[in-house]
Amino acid sequence: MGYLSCKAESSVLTSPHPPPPPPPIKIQQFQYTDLEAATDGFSEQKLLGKGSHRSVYKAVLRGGRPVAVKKPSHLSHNSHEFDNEIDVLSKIHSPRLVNLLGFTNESLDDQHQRLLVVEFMCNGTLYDSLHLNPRPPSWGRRMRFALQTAKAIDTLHSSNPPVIHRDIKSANVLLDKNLNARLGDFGLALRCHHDNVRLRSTPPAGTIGYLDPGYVTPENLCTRTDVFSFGILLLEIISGRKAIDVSHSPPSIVDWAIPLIRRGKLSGIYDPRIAPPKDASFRKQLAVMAAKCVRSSSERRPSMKDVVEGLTLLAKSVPVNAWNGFSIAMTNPCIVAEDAVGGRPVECGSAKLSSRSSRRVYSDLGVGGRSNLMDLLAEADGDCESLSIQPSALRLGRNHSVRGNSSNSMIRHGRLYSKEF
Ligand SMILES: Nc1ncnc2c1ncn2[C@@H]1O[C@H](COP(=O)(O)OP(=O)(O)OP(=O)(O)O)[C@@H](O)[C@H]1O
Repeated sequence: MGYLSCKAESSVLTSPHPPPPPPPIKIQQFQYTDLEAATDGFSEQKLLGKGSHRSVYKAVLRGGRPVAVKKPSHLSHNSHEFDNEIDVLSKIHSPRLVNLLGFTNESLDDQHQRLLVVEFMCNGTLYDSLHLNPRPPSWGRRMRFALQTAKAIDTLHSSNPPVIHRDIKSANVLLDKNLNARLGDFGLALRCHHDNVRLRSTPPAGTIGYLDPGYVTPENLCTRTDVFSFGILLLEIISGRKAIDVSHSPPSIVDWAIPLIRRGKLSGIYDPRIAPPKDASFRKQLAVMAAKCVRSSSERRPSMKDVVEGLTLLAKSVPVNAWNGFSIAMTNPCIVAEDAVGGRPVECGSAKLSSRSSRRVYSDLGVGGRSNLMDLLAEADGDCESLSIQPSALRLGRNHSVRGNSSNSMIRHGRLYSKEF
């Protein structure tokens, strides 16, 4: 299936009543010197992370909005990826993506200074969560990460023209302040005009371990190329194993997991660090979904829409409060505030949860009316209304009442206390 089939795959292109055009996306042109100042001259203290091509810094804009500023590691490098990211992201905006806010494009001292400004994601990457976090995420959380990432890819594939990301991997899935998974890094993404000359002349690219083995010439590229990479990501989420891990034999996650799934030895692929999902049919369906995504024939892989549908059904059977803790990305001083007493960092954001869900969290944690705030913040994501935890209370480390209908609750030293529990 070549890239030309992207046209047929998108019902948007053939619909007799195309949807109304979305409102124009506002992309700002920044001054290089403003961003230089906002990142303290691209200082190490503001560094959020480094990729193979660029460094990413935290900056706070004049209105107080935190953003991530992407700076190429070498001035001459990457201008193609820079233009490409602007080209793709200036036409798509979605709560499932790390959206583009603006860029710089000016010459200073005879050098072309290029920076990208994107939404700031304060909870690190899915890679960190799965492989570096000492408390790995629960099945409820993993299902949400998988489903949200699948929805992000489906958003790209359903846009007009379809966009193929080409670099789906856990390091490119970032977690926002509500611990929602957002897809980022569009340097390799391609917009799929069927007559696009660039598409036909762009050599295959991606990350080893995630790359579709059938994608060997530009003609092989199709939306199912991303589905393969998503299948690897799903195996990673299921097993907690990296896409390629040379300390294992075989090192490739596909070569290891697929024979086990074929032989029905499913318990062998579920992450040994946490108890496997209780429901055997759930375990099977999730593993089979991953196996379908990594089929060698791209035609036999499901579409991203099929994957979203399948995962949505499966996710309903795993309660999100099947939670076993979450404390990722807590080492970066750009991201956290200090808990005044224990010295333990807590997220510097706010969360809302209903008193019902708070009670549930508490009984799950079973810690006698007291819990770590981070667990509550993570648990609260998505299903909450009435109780608001004030981040200023955390920063100051003072006793603060929690507002809302849980008036008996309060935060002390970064911990939440409540008589209701
Ligand atoms: N929006 C963001 N908010 C917070 N941190 C970010 C953001 N974007 C990137 N980072 C951090 O910076 C790191 C490098 O970013 P990015 O993946 O964009 O660089 P890259 O050079 O394109 O990477 P690659 O090696 O995949 O080509 C990420 O792993 C992440 O830790």
